[in-house]
Amino acid sequence: MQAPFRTRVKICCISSLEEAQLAIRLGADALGLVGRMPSGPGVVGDELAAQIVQATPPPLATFMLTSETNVADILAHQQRVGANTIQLVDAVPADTYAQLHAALPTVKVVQVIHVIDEKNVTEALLAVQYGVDALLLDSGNPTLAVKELGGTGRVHNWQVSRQIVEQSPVPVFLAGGLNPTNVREAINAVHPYGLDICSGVRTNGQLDAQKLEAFMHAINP
Ligand SMILES: O=C(O)c1ccccc1N[C@@H]1O[C@H](COP(=O)(O)O)[C@@H](O)[C@H]1O
Repeated sequence: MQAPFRTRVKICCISSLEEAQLAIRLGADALGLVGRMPSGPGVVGDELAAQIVQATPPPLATFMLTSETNVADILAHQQRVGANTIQLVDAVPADTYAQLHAALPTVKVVQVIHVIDEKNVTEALLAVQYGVDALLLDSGNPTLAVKELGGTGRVHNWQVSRQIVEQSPVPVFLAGGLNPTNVREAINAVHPYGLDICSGVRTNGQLDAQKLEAFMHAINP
């Protein structure tokens, strides 16, 4: 997909109404709400996530991150939270996207690809073929005994990410270890549609206004 005029920004791991307001004030295009995960620092309860969704004005998107992999569990999670976008952080069976779209026609579905090597290019393009609305490239490791499905604070191989962006007909978000210092290099290397960040704009787990401002400024100097 052609690079956008302006790189979109999703601020993830939102854990309070105050953090949501801060992210919106400083220019977020989307908020990320992390559901129950096997590991990671950003989890927020479903009830609070639902309150944040309700308080989020248009045109912002609300991404519900789910580690569920079967359709009934994903739909149940979406019903509890009400987000307008489902972010699948683990691999799912090929017919999942079609089933989610049939059940929730107005909700968008984003598939996370944990980028390790060139095999992930094929994995990403297959997800597109099966009907995802967007891809999100992160740095987890789903093969570990306790799966890492995101929130690692690590960058991955951006050359592979660039190949995915070049070949994907749907928007691609770049995540994984982004921060105010490396984000400009990341944009130049990968040309993503959007960026997604959690730990790089936080201090002691809290969203940090100064870091977020610096991040936004690095994207739009
Ligand atoms: O943050 C978490 O706890 C988390 C757990 C499981 C899956 C995803 C999670 N967060 C997402 O990970 C990316 C990258 O995080 P970071 O910037 O490297 O810290 C983040 O954007 C969230 O979408």
